[in-house]
Amino acid sequence: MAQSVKVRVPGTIANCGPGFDTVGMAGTIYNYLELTLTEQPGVCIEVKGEGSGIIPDNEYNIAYQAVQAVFREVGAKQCGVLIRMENSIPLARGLGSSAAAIVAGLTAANALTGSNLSMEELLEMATRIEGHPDNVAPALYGGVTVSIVACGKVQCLRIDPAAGFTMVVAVPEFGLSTKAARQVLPKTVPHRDAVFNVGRAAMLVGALCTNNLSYFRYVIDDRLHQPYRQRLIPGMQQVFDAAVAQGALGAAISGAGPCLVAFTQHSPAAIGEAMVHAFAENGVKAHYLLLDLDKSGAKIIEDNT
Ligand SMILES: Nc1ncnc2c1ncn2[C@@H]1O[C@H](COP(=O)(O)OP(=O)(O)OP(=O)(O)O)[C@@H](O)[C@H]1O
Ligand SMILES: N[C@@H](CCO)C(=O)O
Repeated sequence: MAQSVKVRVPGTIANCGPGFDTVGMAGTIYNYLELTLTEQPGVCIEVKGEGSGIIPDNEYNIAYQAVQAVFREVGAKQCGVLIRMENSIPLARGLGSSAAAIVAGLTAANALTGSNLSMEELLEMATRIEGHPDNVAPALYGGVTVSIVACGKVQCLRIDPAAGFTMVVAVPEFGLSTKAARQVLPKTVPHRDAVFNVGRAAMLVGALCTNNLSYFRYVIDDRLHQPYRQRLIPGMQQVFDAAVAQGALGAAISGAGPCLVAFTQHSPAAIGEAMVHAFAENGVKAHYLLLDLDKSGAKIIEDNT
């Protein structure tokens, strides 16, 4: 029988307000990838669900490129591959679709080649492909992650907050590529804005570590990316205000957007409805998702090796 593995990888919410390119959270929304080694050379890719008909089904597919990166890294014999993807994470919405695809490809290929690469090595490779660690780290590890590049390597701290909370994600109908959302960012920022974010990012992590989520109301704010991206997301501030008026602890852009996320311990459905309504008032159709924190990260759910 042909060797295959199937992996499940969560979607992710990066930045979380002040933690630009650093803080990320894994949510309970998943993509699945099954990788099979075939005797026939070449690549065959099937995509179901989100991105079907859009995601490349050839060697340009980033999950396939991640698989190839593992084969090269461990010196595995090149052979044919069949990749089956079943996606629930919407594309180009700021929920880490590409990060999930990369992590899925790396994890599956590592398992099929004898699990020679450590989690740290997989994170390093995923960051190189994605360009920044804040989505790939929680996709790989689950929970909340704080990632930086220091001494030429990705350093990642995983936090598993004891206090429960729900992430209410308003998903607009329109997409926004990460590339376009990064192009609107300035090359430099005022010193006072950097200070604004340093304090809030530090306190966000402190609040998660000490289960003092009431601090979220002070720290889920940002001056490094959200003010510049606001013009790309009609109604952003009104959606934030609507969420907070319904009792959310705070609201932010999810990753590079356009999804907006509110953090809450109460009434998530009412918050979701208020966010969707605020988007509608600004001419944007949207729906909402209620996500818990995923604690598993990338997980092998079938192993036929
Ligand atoms: N599930 C996927 N499988 C394969 N390729 C993907 C997948 N999701 C996104 N991509 C590809 O990744 C590239 C970059 O996508 P981009 O970063 O703009 O958005 P995204 O990853 O879908 O969304 P985000 O990171 O904002 O959640 C695109 O070329 C896209 O086709
Ligand atoms: N930190 C990245 C996340 C991209 O999903 C950004 O905001 O551009």
